[in-house]
Amino acid sequence: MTDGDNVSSDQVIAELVEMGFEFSAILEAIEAVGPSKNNAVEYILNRPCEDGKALSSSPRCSANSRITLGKRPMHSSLSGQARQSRITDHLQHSGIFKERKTNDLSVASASRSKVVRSVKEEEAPSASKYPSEVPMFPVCKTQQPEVGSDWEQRANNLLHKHFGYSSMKDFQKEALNAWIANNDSLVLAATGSGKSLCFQIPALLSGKVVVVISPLISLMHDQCLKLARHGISACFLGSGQPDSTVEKKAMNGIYEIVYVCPETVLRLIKPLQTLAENRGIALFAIDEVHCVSKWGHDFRPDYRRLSVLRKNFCTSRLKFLKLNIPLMALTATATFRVQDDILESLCMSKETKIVFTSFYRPNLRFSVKHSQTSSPSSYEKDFCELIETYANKRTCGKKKHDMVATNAEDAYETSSNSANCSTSDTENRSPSYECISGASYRDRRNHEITSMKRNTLNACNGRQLSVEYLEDDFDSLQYVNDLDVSCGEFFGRSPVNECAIYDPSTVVNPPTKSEERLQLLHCPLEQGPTIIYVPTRKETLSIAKFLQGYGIRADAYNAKLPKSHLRRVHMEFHENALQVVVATIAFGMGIDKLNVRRIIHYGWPQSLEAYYQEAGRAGRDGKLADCILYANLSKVPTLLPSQRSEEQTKHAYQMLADCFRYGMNTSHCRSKILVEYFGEEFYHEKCLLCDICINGSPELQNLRVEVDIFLQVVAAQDGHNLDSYEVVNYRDAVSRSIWRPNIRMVVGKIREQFPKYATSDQLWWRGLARILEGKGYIKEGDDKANVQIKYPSLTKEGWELLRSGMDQSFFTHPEADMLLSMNTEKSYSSFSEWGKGWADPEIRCQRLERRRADRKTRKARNRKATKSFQNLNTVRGRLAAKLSKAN
Ligand SMILES: Nc1ncnc2c1ncn2[C@@H]1O[C@H](COP(=O)(O)OP(=O)(O)OP(=O)(O)O)[C@@H](O)[C@H]1O
Ligand SMILES: [Mg+2]
Repeated sequence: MTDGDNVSSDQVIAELVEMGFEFSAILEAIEAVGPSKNNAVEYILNRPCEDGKALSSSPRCSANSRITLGKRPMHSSLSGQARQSRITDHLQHSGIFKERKTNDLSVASASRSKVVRSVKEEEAPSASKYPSEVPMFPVCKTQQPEVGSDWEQRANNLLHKHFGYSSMKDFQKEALNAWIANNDSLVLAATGSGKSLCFQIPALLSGKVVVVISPLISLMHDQCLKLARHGISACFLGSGQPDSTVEKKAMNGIYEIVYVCPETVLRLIKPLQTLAENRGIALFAIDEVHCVSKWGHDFRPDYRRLSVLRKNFCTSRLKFLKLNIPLMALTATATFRVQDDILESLCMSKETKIVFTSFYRPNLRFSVKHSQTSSPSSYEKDFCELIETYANKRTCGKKKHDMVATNAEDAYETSSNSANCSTSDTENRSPSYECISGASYRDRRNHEITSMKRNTLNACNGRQLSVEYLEDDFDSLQYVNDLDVSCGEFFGRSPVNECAIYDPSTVVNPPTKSEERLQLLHCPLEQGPTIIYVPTRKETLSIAKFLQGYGIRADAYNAKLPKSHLRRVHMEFHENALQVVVATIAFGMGIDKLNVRRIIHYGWPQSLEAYYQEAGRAGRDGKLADCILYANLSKVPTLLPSQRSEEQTKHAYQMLADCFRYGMNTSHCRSKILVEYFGEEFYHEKCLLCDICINGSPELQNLRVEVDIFLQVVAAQDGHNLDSYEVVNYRDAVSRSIWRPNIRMVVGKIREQFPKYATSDQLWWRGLARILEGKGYIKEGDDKANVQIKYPSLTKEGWELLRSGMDQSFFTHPEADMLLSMNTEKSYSSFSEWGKGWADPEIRCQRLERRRADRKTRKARNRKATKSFQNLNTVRGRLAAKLSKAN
């Protein structure tokens, strides 16, 4: 760069920082001589320090000084206002930057602290590009700075100063201990437990840069914004069009924390090596590290390539390093298998410290409810309570707003238009973050609704839906760019005032003792936003629209909506302008909003990892929060389409099956199941809050007779002749090669052979089969993985049970589908009761008649309510609709 009048102060500052001068000295020089690099260099080199030496050779800058723990090198001690970027700033980064330059200089000057230079000039890198007459950027031997015994005290002081918290949590201390010992670490801790601090504090303590690999722009943005509020400078580099200014500054060590998406970090290996050589890299933190594993729920192939970090930042590759730069991997959802995969894939050291704290979230109230989850009529039933909560106790079920979707076609059209509408809406918005008042929000929303409606009418005139859109209705976390910015920088504001915003006293520590947990039982659910997770993009739109129809401030979030819309939803959610966000899995990972009161899953999640991760967005203030799963308990869930290898498919089925079992469970505390799923021992007897703990389990039933019949039939169908029951072995009648007795056939045979069970329900037997499989009496006879056992075959234990005779009882709690079949269809509560009266032809006749009539009415009702909806639920249906429209 040549000096010229049109050169901005910030450019000069950046260049001088790059050359290794201290911030304070640079700023002082620029104040004195103006934004001229040469003059500033001359000024710095010649002007004496307070102690009489030139700044360039002051003890602070001298070769002998070292970066020491606790010494903050950059913009940390900020007084007064600071230049804090927001997304909108970054969009117009250069313009604003220039505009503010002169005015903000003094602010910047006050807000930036010193660059610590720590190395002898003769130690400077020989291949340096910097001119020899200016001090070189310091070379930090990238080993951990000498650790004083008081590091913990200093860390606590920094914690208090920046975040307002009194002390670190135990697991945070452990993670820091591992870092200080230059060990790799794998931090496994519950959602919302404070994992971020484990990698943020090292930046403050060491004066080096912490590089954080994070999967989503929205997540990086949230964290940077928060850090800036706490007086810590940070930036994020996504994978979109890079902003060379921010990237260059990041690689020059301007920011204390640099968030990078995995794709970008692979591109930046060389500049990062230079950064390690100059300012130094304290640590590579890999957040949401479960994305590394194919056996996790959010596999991201680029995460897998992060092994380059170990290979390129170790002593054998970088001669100036004395020790490898440590890796810190963090997640809230990793099973043992995923943990092993992480350690191996990232080439983490054999001495990796596993920092482990409980996954248990004691203030989350888990429950499961049965719902069709597929039509507006189920929305009305299921969201009644939500509507009452948010819409000032309007009566649910009364005539709805004329806006409410009545059929899927409308929902589809509107969804597309909603996206369009949102685009224009957000494009017209002022580029700053304003907090939207209730009234203005309502006005805007009404406007949106009206224009959506208008667009819907217009759209009817020949607008066609693309097949690709129809088939591609599921979100995955394959892509990092979920917002319309690809990078951003955030300079820390003074944390003093911000402590009031993040008042730690409002953050209640999660109760662990049972008396404390019992108190939660009597707490009412406080006000706060809700996130509804749905499997498909289409449902985000239709449910959001449904809720808007009741005057609720709700909006949709899915990866296919315009990014400007997504950014607006993020912002409004954080500013409490939205009451409900209806989202696919694209929303939420790592979101740290304290007061989310409800997480509703509307439809089966694909795994318990995903479920727990998403549910973990609730109640981060430690107060009571609801996590409700609405699922169709009468249907076995299916895998959402995704490209998987055969092995991955098998594993995905296994994960879905675990999730299905969680939903079907009627006898075990839900928190216990979730926590134990991750391999942790649950030390409490129960959580006291979940639906099972509150409502209790259904009565134990002795199903010995039914079990025996079931096993007999399975055995007989499998080719074994047993004569204790009159089971016909009709395997002989069918060719052996194609014969596979499936559960339907088993039930069919039972109905045929045992009059007592002639009208028994598939659902009930399916439940029993699952229980038997869980206890190891039967196993899947098919090679393929299934969510629910399809082709039962007896195990050794099953044979033993069968031979043990009827003396042995078989007590069990009926599971959710069994209860459902008993409650909805018949008045009996167990088979023994149900059997009564069947011998009487009159009663039998009446019952069958009633059952037929019930079925007829139900079918007719369902057909009417969901005719077009169902059509549009299948690709074939949607294509048919499209064709009929075209004709
Ligand atoms: N030592 C502490 N004392 C009190 N509060 C803390 C402490 N450490 C962190 N917190 C607070 O805990 C909250 C959650 O932190 P953070 O976002 O780091 O959670 P997380 O473990 O990363 O969760 P997730 O798995 O969802 O990403 C934040 O609001 C944070 O300020
Ligand atoms: Mg986190």
